[in-house]
Amino acid sequence: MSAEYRADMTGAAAALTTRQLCVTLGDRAVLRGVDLQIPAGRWTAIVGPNGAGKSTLLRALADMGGGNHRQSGEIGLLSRQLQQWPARQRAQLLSWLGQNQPVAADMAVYDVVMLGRLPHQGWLAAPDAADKAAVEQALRQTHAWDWRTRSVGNLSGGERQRVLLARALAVEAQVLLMDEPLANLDPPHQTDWMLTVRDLVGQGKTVISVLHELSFALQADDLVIMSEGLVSHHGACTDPATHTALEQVFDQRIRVRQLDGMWLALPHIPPAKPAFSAPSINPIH
Ligand SMILES: Nc1ncnc2c1ncn2[C@@H]1O[C@H](COP(=O)(O)OP(=O)(O)OP(=O)(O)O)[C@@H](O)[C@H]1O
Repeated sequence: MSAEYRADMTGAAAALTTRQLCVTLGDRAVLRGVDLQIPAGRWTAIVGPNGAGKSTLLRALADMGGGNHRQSGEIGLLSRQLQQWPARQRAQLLSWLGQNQPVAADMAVYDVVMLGRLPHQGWLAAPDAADKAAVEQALRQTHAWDWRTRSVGNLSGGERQRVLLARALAVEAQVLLMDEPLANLDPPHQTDWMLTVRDLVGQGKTVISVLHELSFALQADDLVIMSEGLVSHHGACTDPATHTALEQVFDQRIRVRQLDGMWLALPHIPPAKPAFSAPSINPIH
């Protein structure tokens, strides 16, 4: 099922909802009326071709529109409209891992991750034991604890991504939004990320991730498939209708197949057309 897929069909309340969400960037209509109900306590992956509007949707859900961003429609976070939450409470509830997030290069890894605790700290208050415990746990979970005194500017792309993931985890938010969280991660750390997400969902948290790695996206509970600024399908990752919609949105250039109990997206190479062959010429006897 696509447009009508609703949070209550999964037996869960909605963590995030949108109604007729439209976003214009400059003079470009990037989201063109997105209606979504994303269930709480589940992992939803957002996929679709380049330029479909996935990051724009995630940024709108995080209320992170930039200067040339115009928006209409409604967004709900848990029990209220997004804008009605007091800023501090919203920052405790909603954590964000963006693409290419700027970080001061000379900041120590530990201090970067401690920034995730700001929504929990009093004005100019020193971090308390709970803040320190959350930071340590997040750094250990992403295997970044050993670099806690290093400057982020000296880290590789994948190491930096793990630090930013740790910052997002340190918030201990109810809802986590992650835009291309696997970027730069090597395969073992990609798998670790997935296990972390499973763990968060096991604790009742909601994870929404934009992913280009379709085989990882298929390990989510639900898939939102976007195309040209709209949701073209929203359904369970195990549903054959979701697999059909995924193959369709990528122009039949992939196939969804099961291996060892996991659904995977594999490149599909159409069979070569028979080469033109000239009619055989009967030898003259
Ligand atoms: N600041 C901007 N001003 C104008 N257009 C923009 C701006 N940022 C993005 N766009 C356009 O909006 C469309 C959607 O962009 P978005 O980044 O949301 O797509 P996406 O689905 O996340 O793509 P990708 O898979 O390539 O990351 C694209 O066509 C892009 O060119």
